Amino acid sequence: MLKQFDTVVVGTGVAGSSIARSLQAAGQKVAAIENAFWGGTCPNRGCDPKKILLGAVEAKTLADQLKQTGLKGNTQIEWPALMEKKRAYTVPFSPNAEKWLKKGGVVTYHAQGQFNDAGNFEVDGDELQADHFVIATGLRPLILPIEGKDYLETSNEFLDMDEMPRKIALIGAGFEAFEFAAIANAAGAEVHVIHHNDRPLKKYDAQMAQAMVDELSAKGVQFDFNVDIQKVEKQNANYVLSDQDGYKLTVNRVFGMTGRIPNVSDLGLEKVNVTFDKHGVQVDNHLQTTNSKVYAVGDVVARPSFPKLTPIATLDANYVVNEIVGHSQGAIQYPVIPVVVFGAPKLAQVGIDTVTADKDDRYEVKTLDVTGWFSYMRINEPKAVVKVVLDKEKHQIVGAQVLSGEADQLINYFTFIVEDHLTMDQIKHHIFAYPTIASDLDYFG
Ligand SMILES: Cc1cc2nc3c(=O)[nH]c(=O)nc-3n(C[C@H](O)[C@H](O)[C@H](O)COP(=O)(O)OP(=O)(O)OC[C@H]3O[C@@H](n4cnc5c(N)ncnc54)[C@H](O)[C@@H]3O)c2cc1C
Ligand SMILES: NC(=O)c1ccc[n+]([C@@H]2O[C@H](COP(=O)([O-])OP(=O)(O)OC[C@H]3O[C@@H](n4cnc5c(N)ncnc54)[C@H](O)[C@@H]3O)[C@@H](O)[C@H]2O)c1
Repeated sequence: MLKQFDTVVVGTGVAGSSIARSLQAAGQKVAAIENAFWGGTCPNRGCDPKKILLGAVEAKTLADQLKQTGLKGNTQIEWPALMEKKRAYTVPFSPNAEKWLKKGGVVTYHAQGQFNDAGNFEVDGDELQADHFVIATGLRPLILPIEGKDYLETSNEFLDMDEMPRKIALIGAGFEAFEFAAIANAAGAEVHVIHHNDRPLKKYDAQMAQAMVDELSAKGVQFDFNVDIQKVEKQNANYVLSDQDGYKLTVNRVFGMTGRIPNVSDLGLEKVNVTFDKHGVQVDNHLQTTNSKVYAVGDVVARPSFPKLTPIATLDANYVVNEIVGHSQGAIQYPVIPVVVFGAPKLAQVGIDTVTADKDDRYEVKTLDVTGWFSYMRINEPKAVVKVVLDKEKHQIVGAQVLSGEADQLINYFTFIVEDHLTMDQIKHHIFAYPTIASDLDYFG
């Protein structure tokens, strides 16, 4: 049946669901289409469940650090109970997210659909005609095209394991591999991180990335670098991984963590002249695709130099709502974007990176080993490092990289400093609660 809407949103992650509800609240007639979990990656199988599992890792890490200096006994992660806590959050999330959309008056379709030659979106036997369409379909795990690829599991399965296996392999050495290695290691598994070259976390400073490797290695994670896995074979209940140079490893489960690819196929985008490539849907600086009726937002947008993060999807969503309702605004602008690897320890970055700074005379990179500072000494943190990029002439911090258990908190202060162009004098003018990581800020300039 032909149905008329003001806007049709495809994909209901952070970006899509917020657009659907906001436009409906602004008086539009909206349809939202989802082919998997309402609410998308972040709350169902991304940031939030990962951070729930990490909560136990953080507590165990701290307890281990303080052993013999005030705490005794071994703290252990009880995986099934931790998983129950995670599921108590994730299982109701998707149905509640759909209810939230419906309650606001959004018409929902739980199905896979696609554009037709008439420029309408066909789904579940209906043909949706609309003034605007929004593609918000996000990314999915990239599966390495190797022999036995069907045995490779992904972050989706990791985040929903009933039991922590005795021995696991994680292929890749990016965000996911470091975060999940920290979780599995703390939960008692033997963890192997296998990477095809010897440069993990390539978007971060090499020394900081090496420090992450050293810290996890000290906890027992094994890094197998320069190993290019070519084959996975099933052997009884186990999996045997091998490369072409004689590497062999037998594990209980193996997870591919080698990046994510955009959900652009099967949407009929070519029928409505919306262009896309391997990075995602191409947009202009108003998030408009090559078809002026169609916008794209969030992770599915082709922005290879951008991190793919929830706050960016949210910013895109707010911007497109204003575009569609006709509030005049200029080209989309992004503030500085903090990025965090939520491992054990954590590694965070914001602003100008150290590689860029090293090549530019205006900047100086100051490396501070802060392990002995009170904030870290009091909790026996084994290693804490802060690198700040300073604009020499303006006496401003223009970038920072932080490695420590507190990096996710400290980086937010640096985000304010960098975004608001604060000078060291302006920072020192503030009084921060003492002793906190904020009260350390005075000493970074
Ligand atoms: C393991 C993991 C951990 C992460 N941790 C963090 C973190 O700590 N911090 C952070 O900022 N970001 C993190 N991210 C990234 C974050 O989850 C994404 O940036 C964010 O979810 C992007 O939102 P989105 O709305 O663009 O896409 P998504 O949330 O991916 O939503 C897209 C939706 O579209 C649906 N869809 C796809 N194809 C179709 C179709 N054909 N028809 C209908 N629906 C479709 C999908 O099912 C999904 O629900 C993490 C990601 C992963 C995988
Ligand atoms: N904390 C966060 O914000 C967070 C956490 C997890 C995921 N994410 C999002 O999810 C995305 C995916 O995470 P990811 O870790 O899968 O991707 P990633 O791009 O961070 O890392 C992929 C890794 O796989 C490696 N790789 C590629 N081909 C390989 C091969 N053949 N063999 C071995 N290694 C190979 C790459 O060199 C890289 O180290 C991230 O880019 C990010 O957008 C964000």
